[in-house]
Amino acid sequence: MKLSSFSNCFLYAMGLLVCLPQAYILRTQWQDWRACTTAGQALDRYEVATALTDQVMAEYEPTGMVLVHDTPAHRNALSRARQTTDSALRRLTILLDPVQDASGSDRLSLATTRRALDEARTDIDSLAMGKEHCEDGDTQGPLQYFTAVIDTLQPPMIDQAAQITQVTPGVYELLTGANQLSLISHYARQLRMQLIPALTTGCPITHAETDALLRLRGQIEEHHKALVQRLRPYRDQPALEQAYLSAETRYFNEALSEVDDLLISHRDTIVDKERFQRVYNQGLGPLGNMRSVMLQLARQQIQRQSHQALIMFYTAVAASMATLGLLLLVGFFFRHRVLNALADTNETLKAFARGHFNVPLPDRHHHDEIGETLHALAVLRANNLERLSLQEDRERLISQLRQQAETDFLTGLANRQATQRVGRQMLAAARRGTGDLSLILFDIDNFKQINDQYGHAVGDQVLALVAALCKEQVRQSDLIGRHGGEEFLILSQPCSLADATAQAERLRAALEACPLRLPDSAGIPFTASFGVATLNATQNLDQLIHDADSAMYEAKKGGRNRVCAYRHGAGQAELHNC
Ligand SMILES: Nc1nc2c(ncn2[C@@H]2O[C@H](COP(=O)(O)OP(=O)(O)OP(=O)(O)O)[C@@H](O)[C@H]2O)c(=O)[nH]1
Repeated sequence: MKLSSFSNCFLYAMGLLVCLPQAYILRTQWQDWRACTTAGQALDRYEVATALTDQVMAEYEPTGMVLVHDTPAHRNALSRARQTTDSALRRLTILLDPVQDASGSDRLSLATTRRALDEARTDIDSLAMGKEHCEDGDTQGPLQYFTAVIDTLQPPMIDQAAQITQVTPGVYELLTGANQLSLISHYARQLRMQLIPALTTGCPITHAETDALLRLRGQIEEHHKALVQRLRPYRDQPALEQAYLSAETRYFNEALSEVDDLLISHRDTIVDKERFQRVYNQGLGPLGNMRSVMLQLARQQIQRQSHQALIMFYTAVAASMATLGLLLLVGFFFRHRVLNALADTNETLKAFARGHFNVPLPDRHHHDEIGETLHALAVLRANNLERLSLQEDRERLISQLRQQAETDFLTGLANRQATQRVGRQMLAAARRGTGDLSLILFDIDNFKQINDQYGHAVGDQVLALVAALCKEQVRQSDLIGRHGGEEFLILSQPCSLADATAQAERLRAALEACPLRLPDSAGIPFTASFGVATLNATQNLDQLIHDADSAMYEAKKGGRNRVCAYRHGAGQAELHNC
C-alpha cells in the first residue's frame, strides 16, 4: 500500500472518528437548547393557565353579589367577569393546540373546564332567579361549582409543569409553590365569598358558613406551611423575599387575623364591615404578586439554562470546527511536507538511477529529515555531474587524441593506421552483403623532381592540394587516406570495379587539370598514376591493397598519369586508359 493511500485512509478514518462524536455532541447540545425553548413555551402556557385560574376566581365576588343582590349592575359586573374568563380560556386553548400529545389530554381537560364552567354558570343563574336574601346555603352550591372548574385546570397545569421540570428540575419547588399560592388564593377568595351576605346585607353568618370558613381556614393554613417549606431554598432571592414578607404581613397575618377574630368570638355578624373588606382585599394582592415573582424566577432559571445550552452549542460548534480545521491542517501539512516531498524525492532518485543527474532538485528548504535527504541528494547530484563532466572531458580528449593519431598532419586525411582500421570495418560490411568494396590507390608521378626543383615545402603544398581535390571528387561515405609519402588510397562502398575505375579517371583528370598555383609562378603541374581493384570473396584488406598496388605499378610502367584496373582471374592487372 502506498504511503499516500495509507495517509488518505488514515485521514478519512480520523475524520470519521472526530466527526461522529462531535456530531453526537452537537446534536445533544442542540436538543438541550431546543428543550429549554420548549420549557419556556410550557411556562408561557402554565402562566396563562394560572391567569385563567385567577380569572375563574375573579368570578366569585360578582357571583356572590348577584346571589345576594340580583341587580342589573351586579349582573353587568358578572357578565364582564365571565367574558374575561372566556377570553382567557380561548387563549389557553389556542396555546395548547399545537402541542397536543398523542392522548390529547390537555385539549380534553380544557373541554372539561369549558363544560364545568358552563354548568356552574347555568346552576348559578338558576339559583339567582327568584330567590330570597340570606337563605342558608346560598353560597355553598356556587362554591362547589367553581371548585369543580378549578379542579379541571389542574391536569393541564401539571402537564406543563412536568414538561418544564423535565428540562429544568431546579424550578420544581418554584412551580409547586406557585401552584400552592394559586390554591391559597382559591381558598382565600372562597372564604371571602362565604362572607358576602354578611358583609353586604348584614345577614347573620349561618352554621354552614361557619363550618365552611373553618374548613377553608384550615386548608389555607395547611398550604401556607407547605409554602414556607418550599420557599426556604429561595430566601436569598431579594425580590421573592420581599414578596413573601408582604404576603405574610398583609394576608397571613392581617387579613387572616380578621377572620380568626370572627371565628374565635363566635359572632354571627361582622362588626366593622368596611375595615374587614379593606384589610382582607388588601391581603389578596400580595398573594398574586408573590406567585408572579416565583414564576418570574422560574422563567429566569429556564432562560439561564437556555443561555448556557446555547453557549454550549456554540462552543461545541466552535470546537468541532477547530478540530476539523486542525485535522485538515495536519492533513495538508503531512501531504505537503511529507508525502509530496517524499514523492518528489522518489522521482529524483529514480531519475538518478537512470543516470539523469541533470533533473532539477525539489525546491524545499525545510530543516527536517526530508530536507536533509534532499541536501544529500544535491551533493550526490553535484558529485555525479562533476564526474560526468570529467568523463566527457576525458572522452573528448581521447577522441581528439584518437583523431590526431589517425589523421595525417599535412593533408588532414586518415593516416595509414586509420585507413587500416576503417578499411577493415568497410570490408566487414561488404562481407555482410552491403555492396562491392573497391579500392583506388594512386601515387603522384615524379614527385621527387618537384621536391628537388621547388623544395619540400612546395612538395607539401602539392600533397595538400591533392588531398583537397580528392575530397571534392569522392562521396562523403568514401574513405580517403594517405597510404605513404606521396601515395593515397580511396575506399568506396558500395562501388563496382567499373564505377571505381571511372571515379579514378575523373580524379586523375582533375589532378592533371589543377596545377599548384604559387604567387610568383605560372603553376606547377603534376599528375598521378592510379591502380583500381575490387574485393573478391576470399581477400583481406592487405590483399586488396596489393591488387590495387599491382595495377598502379602497371600504370607507372605504362607511362604514368593513367588508370589501371586489376581483374581477378586475368593473371595480371588489366590496364585501362593506358
Ligand atoms: N615534400 C615531401 N616529399 C616527400 C614526402 N614524403 C615523401 N616525399 C618524397 O617523395 C619522393 C618519392 O620519390 P620516389 O619514390 O623516387 O618516386 P617518384 O619520384 O615520385 O617517381 P615515381 O614514383 O616513380 O613516379 C621522395 O623524394 C620523398 O622524399 C613528404 O611528406 N613531403
